[in-house]
Amino acid sequence: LFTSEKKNLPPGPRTVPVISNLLWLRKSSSEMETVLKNLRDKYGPIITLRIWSRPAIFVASHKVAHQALVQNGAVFSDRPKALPTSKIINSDQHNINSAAYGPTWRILRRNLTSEILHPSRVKSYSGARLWVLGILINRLVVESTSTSSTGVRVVDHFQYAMFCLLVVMCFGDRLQEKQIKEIETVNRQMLLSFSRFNVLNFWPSLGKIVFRNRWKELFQMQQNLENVLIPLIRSRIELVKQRQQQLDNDHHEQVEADEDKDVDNSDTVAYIDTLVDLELPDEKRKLNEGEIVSLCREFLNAGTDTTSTALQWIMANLVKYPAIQSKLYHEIVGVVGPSPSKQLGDDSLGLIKEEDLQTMPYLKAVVLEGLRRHPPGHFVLPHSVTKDVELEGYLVPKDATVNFMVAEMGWDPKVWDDPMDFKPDRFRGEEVDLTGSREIKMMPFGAGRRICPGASLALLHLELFVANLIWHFEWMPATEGDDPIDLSEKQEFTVVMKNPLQAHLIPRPTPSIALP
Ligand code: HEM
Repeated sequence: LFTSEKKNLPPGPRTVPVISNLLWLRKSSSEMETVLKNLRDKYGPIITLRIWSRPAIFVASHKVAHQALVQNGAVFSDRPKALPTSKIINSDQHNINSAAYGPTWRILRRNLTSEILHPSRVKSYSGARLWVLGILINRLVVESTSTSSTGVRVVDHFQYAMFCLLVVMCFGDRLQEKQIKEIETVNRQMLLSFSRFNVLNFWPSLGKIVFRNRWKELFQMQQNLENVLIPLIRSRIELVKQRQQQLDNDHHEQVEADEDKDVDNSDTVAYIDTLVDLELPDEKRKLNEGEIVSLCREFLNAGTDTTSTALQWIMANLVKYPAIQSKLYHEIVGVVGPSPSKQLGDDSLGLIKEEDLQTMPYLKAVVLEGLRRHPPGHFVLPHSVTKDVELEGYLVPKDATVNFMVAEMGWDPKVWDDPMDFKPDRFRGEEVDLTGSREIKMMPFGAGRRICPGASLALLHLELFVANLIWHFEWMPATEGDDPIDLSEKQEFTVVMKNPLQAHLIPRPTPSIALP
């Protein structure tokens, strides 16, 4: 069986099971990527590696990705069986990204897309977006004056802003900064140390003894997260219950009057509200608290680091290429006029609104180019197939993981001219189908049935933030020299800037800018 299976699998290097596992374990993701690039040059666009006991298939070709994910989507949309550590943090595959392709996944995903990410619901969070943007711009104004010699390290501000936004959508109320920081800390702790727990998947039974301290650490982190999130979940459920009771008691007028006063917009639906009554079709039961925690954690993680990483890469390129920044600024000013002069801590600073973004095609091109050149995830999450299937004449067995090389596709010189250059103009006048349903040219959000359900929200956040950041400040490098912006990469939860962007922010309008 082994030889016939091996014959039919996509090609790859010969490996000795235990030793190769140990070798892979020592490799960082970026080293893995370099290995894969070399293997692709040697073996072609579909490669098999043996990692753990499963074959890991890697697809580097747009055409083959389209065949698998779109044309054969019903077969290629499954997820691999969870490894022991992910079983713990994903509540045994009870969240969207880890659930097997089936009724549980369908109901969880449909709940997110129709209850939270539907355009009309997304619109209901527009007040929260402006609130967060206002905080961000004010902080940058303050920091740009206090750090005038070193420049502002912006990534932490971006991360915090995105996190606040997702927290509001998840928990409803605008929590105190202290609470938000607390959630962020326990969550980030887990995100950043997760790769350390990989070793626990290696020898699940023996490892329980050998690595007992690390297992303890994993359980402790999960416990810390639950300790912070469960009280928030319970108090939100209680609040919604009380509101419902108020309505049932026929106090409509009073409630409406209260809502008018409610500057927090706390009547908007939160992600938690939609999870409480959701029924799992297979198990015929509601979600338990652990599963709700896992879904909230997924929501916060999926939307925070991905978007703030992309934002940082885009801003870094706008600092690196002042001509592109200036062109974008002129487009923005052409639509909304110059930004008002600011005072420190000014509460009434103007902000570009979502409606204004519709007439900014260059802004959209800048964001797309950012996602093509610097996709936050260089691979989509691992897929698997629902049954043994053939792809390009090779066998893809049910126990294999199937991985798609997102970054490689966006950098393919056969599809993109000068792929490593940052040239937003390549998107002018060209309709790019980010869903990949017709053809795949780039797939920063994946493609097919498992495509990122948050793609439209992410694009909205990126456009809104980039437009406001460029409208309010002129962005300059913090250090001098021929090439002051270093675009080296580092793998964290996403692929981030190895040397985070440090920039001088000069509040606009600057008298030197000539408007068109
Ligand atoms: C720039 C920002 C973002 C990028 C680049 C991104 C990218 C991705 C990618 C590559 C996948 C995996 C697709 C696959 O496995 O085939 C994914 C899945 C997912 N994303 Fe995003 N994402 C972003 C923002 C968001 C946001 C804002 C949300 C929600 C609020 C979100 C929620 C999810 C979820 C729930 C999944 C799992 C989907 C499934 O397995 O069915 N993402 N995303």
